Amino acid sequence: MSKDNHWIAGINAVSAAVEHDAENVREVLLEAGGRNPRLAAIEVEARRKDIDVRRVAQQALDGVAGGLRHQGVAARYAAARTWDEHELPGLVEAAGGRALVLVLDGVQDPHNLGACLRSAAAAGVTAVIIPKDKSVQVNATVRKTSAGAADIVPIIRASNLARALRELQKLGVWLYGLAGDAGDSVYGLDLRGNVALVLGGEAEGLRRLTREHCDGLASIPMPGGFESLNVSVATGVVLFEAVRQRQAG
Ligand SMILES: C[S@@+](CC[C@H](N)C(=O)[O-])C[C@H]1O[C@@H](n2cnc3c(N)ncnc32)[C@H](O)[C@@H]1O
Repeated sequence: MSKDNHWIAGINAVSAAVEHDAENVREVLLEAGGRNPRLAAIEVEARRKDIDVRRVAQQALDGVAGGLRHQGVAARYAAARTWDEHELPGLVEAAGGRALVLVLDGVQDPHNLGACLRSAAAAGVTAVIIPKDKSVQVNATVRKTSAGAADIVPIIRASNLARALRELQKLGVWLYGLAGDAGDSVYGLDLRGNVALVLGGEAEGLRRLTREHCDGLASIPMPGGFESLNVSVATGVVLFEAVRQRQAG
């Protein structure tokens, strides 16, 4: 487990951190003279939780935000805990037979990874697994796009994705790969038990070895006949199909 201080910026990212993880927010910087009511709400909530709040000039925010659109607010944040591969069994076991794991095999675009993490948090996933290489990592843009989810969802960076998939199988997790060319539809899958949903990157899709490790492959039907969905859209569709099934019993 490790923690490191970094700056997060933007209304969604800062308000999610202040709301859900206040103990890791070291200070909040607000643009002097800003009149946005959402900034005022962040200030009220931060002060209520005894977080230091400072009014600063726009240039100071530009400096800490490092190129991100900060919308008049940034926070110094001790990142939520990071997770090691060896913690995967504990996370799966704690889910009591209803683990829902998202595996992203080589997503390159930080906005896509951020959007996937946001959906993953909203769906209440057990963990997200990304490869340590051949994938964008959880950088400031990912954090911002995820609207705070990157600091809430357990994200495991696997040094060897195939090994992590075998580990999941040993733990009794069923692996479904999402591929547009698969014959079976996701709407025919039983997604109620221990399940990992495995999606590929923007250009390459699921890599051959990843595909071979899956217990089954399924597609999201696209009656319009388009080539594929954006990976974050496909992630949202399949995660919330799992949520629907789990809520139905
Ligand atoms: C943009 S797509 C990748 C397209 C890539 N050219 C390919 O050949 O797979 C990114 C990922 O989203 C998922 N995806 C996109 N559309 C899908 C669909 N209709 N059914 C199932 N998965 C889909 C797959 O996991 C895919 O690897």
